[in-house]
Amino acid sequence: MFEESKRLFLEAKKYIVGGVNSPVRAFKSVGIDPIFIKKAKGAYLYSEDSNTFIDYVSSFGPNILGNANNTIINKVKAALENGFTYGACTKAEIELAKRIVEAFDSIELTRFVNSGTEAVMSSIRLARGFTQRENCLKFIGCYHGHYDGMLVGAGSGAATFGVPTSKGVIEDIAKHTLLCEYNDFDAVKKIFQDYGHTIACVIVEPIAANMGVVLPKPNFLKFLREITQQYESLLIFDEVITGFRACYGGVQTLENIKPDLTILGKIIGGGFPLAMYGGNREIMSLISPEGPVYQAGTLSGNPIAVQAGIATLDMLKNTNPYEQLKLNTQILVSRIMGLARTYDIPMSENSFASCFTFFFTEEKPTNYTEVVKSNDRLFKNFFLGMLKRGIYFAPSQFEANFLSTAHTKNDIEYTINAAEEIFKELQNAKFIV
Ligand SMILES: Cc1ncc(COP(=O)(O)O)c(C=O)c1O
Ligand SMILES: N[C@H](C=O)CCC(=O)O
Repeated sequence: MFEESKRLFLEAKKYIVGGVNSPVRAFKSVGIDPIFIKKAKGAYLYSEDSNTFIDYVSSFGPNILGNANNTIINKVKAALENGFTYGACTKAEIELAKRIVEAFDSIELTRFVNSGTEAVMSSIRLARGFTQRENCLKFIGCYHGHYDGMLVGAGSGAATFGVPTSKGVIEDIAKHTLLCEYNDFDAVKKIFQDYGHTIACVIVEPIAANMGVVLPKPNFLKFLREITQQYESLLIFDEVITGFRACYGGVQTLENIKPDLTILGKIIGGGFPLAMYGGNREIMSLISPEGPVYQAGTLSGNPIAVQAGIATLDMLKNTNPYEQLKLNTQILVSRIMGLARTYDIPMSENSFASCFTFFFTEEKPTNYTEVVKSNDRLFKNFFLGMLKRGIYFAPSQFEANFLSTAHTKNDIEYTINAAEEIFKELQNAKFIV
């Protein structure tokens, strides 16, 4: 079924380290070679082996409108005719920035960069410049890209491959990242009591989605807002995954919390490399050329990515697909959970808007320590069973899956039926892998 992908992987490994350009793609934690994709449209991926998959990875989040959305294609095609990059200002950058400022109460000024990693790195530098403090508090299992200081206790691929704290991050940097378990009010209080006057910022995924989806406990985000204000530290919401995911805004919009800085990525680039950090005028004005905190980028605000972003945000605003996406996700998740109970599979789930993760634990995980209790043999069986049936879920327990507006009732029904077949197999054979 995957012969051509296997061949391509061998070829790729000759020229690209590990055969991949981002580690999770290697499928290592599910014990098979990766699938090579040649084309994507709507809810589907088409592989080099001529297999079709229902796509629940969604490029790890950007494709909320499905793959290769026609409106985005047309906007991008038109933009291409005018040149790809100028290293100069464009009218379209203003249009995208305006849309973001209008959607987020906490953002008065924006700065566009190319990736979430860059946006995180720059916003932490900004927080340090603003507060004149050195330490940053992050949560174990949250992932904020591969900036050195954030590869400490990191989720996503770093957790998948068992290196939550990366080699090569020197102690002098790692020591400025303070760690707490997600949802642990007491640990955060204690760290602020001990180090509060040194903490430049707290960075958090307001819905964690890089240890699989993990939801904040009631009032956890509000508590972070209050304690950071009390100690005059900045609060950074990393909404790279959650931005424009559940509403035309972020988790901060739903929870009515104003972080000091916000990071957006994925959806705002419509599938092209674009991310942003933003906040109020006082803090953002410290960025060069207004202020002394430096940050720059050859391709920042790239005109093609900006057009894709504008097209995506306009479609989200005009069609308001959020209720339907949430409903579809609830149908998918709750029916699969019902079947898991019927077939006695120890399983739980966490979901938020259109993203979800199944865990192979009886209890819903609320932090990283609980996530790692998920049974990886069951995860692997579930993943491989789905893949065999033409369903492409995230190839790691530490990732979220995503529904898009392109997924149909039939896709969802097909996925539910596939889950039932897998559960039957698991019940009869117990563990296959
Ligand atoms: C919450 C979060 N922050 C930051 C990043 C880093 O973004 P990028 O991969 O664009 O560098 C990611 C994803 O990779 C993410 O999920
Ligand atoms: N979980 C990561 C971002 O959200 C996945 C992207 C990657 O590592 O390839």
